[in-house]
Amino acid sequence: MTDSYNSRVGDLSPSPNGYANGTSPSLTQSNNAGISPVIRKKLMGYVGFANLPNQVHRKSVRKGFQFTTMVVGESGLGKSTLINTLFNTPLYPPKEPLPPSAERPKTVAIESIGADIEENGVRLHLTVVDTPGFGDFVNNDDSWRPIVENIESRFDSYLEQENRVNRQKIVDNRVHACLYFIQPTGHSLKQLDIEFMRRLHTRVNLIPVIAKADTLTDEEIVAFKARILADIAHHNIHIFQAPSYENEDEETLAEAEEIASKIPFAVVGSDNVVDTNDGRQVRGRAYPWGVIEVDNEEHCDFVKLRQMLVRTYMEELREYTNDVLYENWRSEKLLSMGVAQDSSVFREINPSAKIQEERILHEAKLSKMEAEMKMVFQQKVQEKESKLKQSEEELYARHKEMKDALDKQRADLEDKKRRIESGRPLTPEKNTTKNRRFLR
Ligand SMILES: Nc1nc2c(ncn2[C@@H]2O[C@H](COP(=O)(O)OP(=O)(O)OP(=O)(O)O)[C@@H](O)[C@H]2O)c(=O)[nH]1
Repeated sequence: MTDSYNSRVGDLSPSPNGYANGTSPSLTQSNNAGISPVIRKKLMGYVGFANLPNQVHRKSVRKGFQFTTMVVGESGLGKSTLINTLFNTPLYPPKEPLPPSAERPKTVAIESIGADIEENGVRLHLTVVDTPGFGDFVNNDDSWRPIVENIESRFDSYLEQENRVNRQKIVDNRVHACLYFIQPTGHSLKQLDIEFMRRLHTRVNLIPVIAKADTLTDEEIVAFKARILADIAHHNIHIFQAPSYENEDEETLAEAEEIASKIPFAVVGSDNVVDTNDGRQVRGRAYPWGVIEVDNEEHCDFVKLRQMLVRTYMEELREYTNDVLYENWRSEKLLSMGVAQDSSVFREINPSAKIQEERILHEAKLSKMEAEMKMVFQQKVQEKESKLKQSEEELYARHKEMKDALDKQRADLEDKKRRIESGRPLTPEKNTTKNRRFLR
């Protein structure tokens, strides 16, 4: 596909003098068998479509972006603090401690907070979906269920908007990423973590994070990460991976590898600014023995997490949600409703094979018609033959009947003749006037 596309379009990138790949304009023809020749042209001057990426950029900036992230994890793992730290804005107001008498909810709730944030003129409508209550009950078996239902209802709402007559203003409320907070136990994943990820990985981009990583030593973090990754692999859980493309420059590839090597991200969150021993002011957590800096890559993986979620792969997260997760859910839903996809509609068609296929079908149709006509003809002939045979038999029977009658008549006459010749009188009753006249 790429080869034929390239051979048809040619290299149209403008050279510094304005011409594409050369100094003079010329026409060449590609002559691929089966494909009509396409004229390859070299530009005679600057046309301007090299500016297309800038047009897209301007349009996107004007429209702004929508991004929805979900945070899931047991209570007190630092979810709100991390979101505030990630987007550098107090999205979550400071929490009031619950009075001891207050009744705690008995199910997982779903709450969302929306905010419009702007950076260098780019507007982002950010929605954070929180799941208070997750993992906080004595029995957490079904903690994942309301979360899956919420994610699917967002897919439903998107599908409903896509099916509207007017699709000008589609609001994308789908969850583009889910930060799953793992308790910093240092052991391995808990059953609750595995169950949640197993249920959710086909519906949302999972990004596992080790919460409050400052409570573990560097060695503990390395060992804990290895055990988490082993568990994830063992249960065939798909977590979001930074994609890498062909022909990508070394720097981008190295960045993707670096990010991938940090998963699950061991993070520390803080929206407080603290003073370091060397007199700097940083976002971090101050301890008697020193300061943990949130934005220092030597202290935690917060920077790499932000790179994956916001700086480098936000668009990839949105794209994967739309092209893979939503698309799979949509097909499953339509199939369950009995709507089947006719795959032949999308089959690539070779015109000569198509003509050949049609000719074979046409010939088969013709020979079928011929056979049918033959059959009808034979049937008619048979009917005619049996009719003829029947009338022949009837004629024969009538002929026989008449012949018998004539024979009988002749025998009678001969008998009478003999009687007359022998002088024997005819029987009295037969000696009628008629007979007498006959004898005279
Ligand atoms: N040591 C440590 N404490 C943290 C960290 N992040 C947050 N905290 C503290 O943990 C406590 C709970 O943080 P929250 O951000 O409210 O946690 P949450 O998960 O949103 O809690 P819920 O709203 O109850 O689900 C607060 O006292 C935070 O200051 C961290 O990275 N390390």
